[in-house]
Amino acid sequence: MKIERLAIPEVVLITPPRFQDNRGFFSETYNAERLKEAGINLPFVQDNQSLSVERGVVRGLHCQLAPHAQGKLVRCTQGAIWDVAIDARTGSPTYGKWVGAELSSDNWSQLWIPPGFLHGFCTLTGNVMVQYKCTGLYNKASERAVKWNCKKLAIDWPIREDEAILSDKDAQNPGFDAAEGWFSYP
Ligand SMILES: Cc1cn([C@H]2C[C@H](O)[C@@H](COP(=O)(O)OP(=O)(O)O[C@H]3O[C@@H](C)C(=O)[C@@H](O)[C@H]3O)O2)c(=O)[nH]c1=O
Repeated sequence: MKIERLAIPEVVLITPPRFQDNRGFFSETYNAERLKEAGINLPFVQDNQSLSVERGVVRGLHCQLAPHAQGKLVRCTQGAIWDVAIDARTGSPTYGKWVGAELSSDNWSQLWIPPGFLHGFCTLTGNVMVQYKCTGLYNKASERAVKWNCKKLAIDWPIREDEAILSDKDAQNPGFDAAEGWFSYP
């Protein structure tokens, strides 16, 4: 299992091996012991899956406040996404900074996004299946979101703004200034 820390070192890119044979492949997509060795030691309590039909679908930037904050282990099992994590922990040396990675059914990589980060992705192909494990349960009242293309964050999205397909809810999201105080840096 390949473990890479990104420019924000709490965000980890994980690539499990795939064992190919004449039938196809086999892969351990989650192994608690290997993740623990990489410093990811929170119990997962919910698995999510979304289908995005078109290229250019943007979901995010989302989080849940404590005590319902969620760490997320994200992978793409069909098609490809550009996945982004934004540090929203007030007082963090990397507050307001983002890191991104392409996740696809081809590269088989997963992104670990710790609690205290905003998360979002855009689809790079049609018919995209995203699956992720969460360390907290869904709690509607604790949901918060930031505008995907907030100028203050300057996220380098691989799609044009006029290509983005958003939910009605995400089209109303505020800028990153709204996130001040949502999380604190330990
Ligand atoms: C997130 C979520 C949504 N829902 C419901 C609420 C709503 O009716 C429907 C669609 O919800 P949303 O529009 O929020 O789905 P979506 O925009 O895909 O939200 C997701 O985006 C990515 C980027 C994340 O990081 C996730 O944590 C989650 O926020 O599903 C649940 O029942 N459980 C959940 O955990």
